[in-house]
Amino acid sequence: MALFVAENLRKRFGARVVLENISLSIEEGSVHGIMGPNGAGKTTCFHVLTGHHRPDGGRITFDGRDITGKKPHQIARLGVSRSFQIMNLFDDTVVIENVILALKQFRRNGMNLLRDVFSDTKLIDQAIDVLDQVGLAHRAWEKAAELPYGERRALEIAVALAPEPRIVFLDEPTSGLGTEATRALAVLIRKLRARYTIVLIEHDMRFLFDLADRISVIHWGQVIDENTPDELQSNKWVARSALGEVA
Ligand SMILES: Nc1ncnc2c1ncn2[C@@H]1O[C@H](COP(=O)(O)OP(=O)(O)OP(=O)(O)O)[C@@H](O)[C@H]1O
Repeated sequence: MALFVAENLRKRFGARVVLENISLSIEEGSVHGIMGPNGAGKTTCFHVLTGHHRPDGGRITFDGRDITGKKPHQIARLGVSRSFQIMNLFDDTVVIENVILALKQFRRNGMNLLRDVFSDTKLIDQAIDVLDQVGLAHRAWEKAAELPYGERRALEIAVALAPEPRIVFLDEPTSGLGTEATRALAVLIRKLRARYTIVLIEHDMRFLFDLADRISVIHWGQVIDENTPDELQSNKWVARSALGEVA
């Protein structure tokens, strides 16, 4: 069953039409990839789907509920989480504090940032559990700034998982990662797919084609193809856009 559906989304900035007509249907429990050349509108699409930009037209439903035009925090509260292309971590704090601040229970308690974040052992246990999901429990008490880059990416995913979402949008998670860290991230996403629905924007074709159940190809603000990785291999636009020839 489709958990998250976008129908005929449109978004323009002034005279510039960035999303011309985007429709997506994301099945519960799947890994859904979004690919396309630079400037195709992928990140704008994520911004619209998660409430950071209001669409000029179209409709978005999550679990059968219309969320079009809702604010990011309202959408997040329903169980939609996301990471950003530029990492959004609190570097001055320890790893676990980044996760505690994003926990559903911590936020429900009123988000008083002056309150001692570490006063509730239940929250600490919950945060350790989330860190364990991404293989970072052993780093819990280290400074976030001191983690190697690949583990910072994993921490960012932990922050996205902390609010107990049903669906997680990840914007270019392999960005800046070397071969080893990319491989580790693929292992992590394979593990997480048992528990979450995952939507990925990716430029790394091998990574995306290995992980995704289905992929939507965005170009000129439209979905020009949507299929399984195997079927997509034969699409000449996909091959050319992967090479950046139609950017
Ligand atoms: N707030 C904005 N105001 C004006 N133009 C914008 C805004 N946000 C994005 N754009 C433009 O929309 C187009 C699509 O940008 P977007 O970041 O969505 O592409 P993308 O497919 O994610 O690209 P990349 O792969 O390089 O990250 C670009 O031309 C960009 O300059």
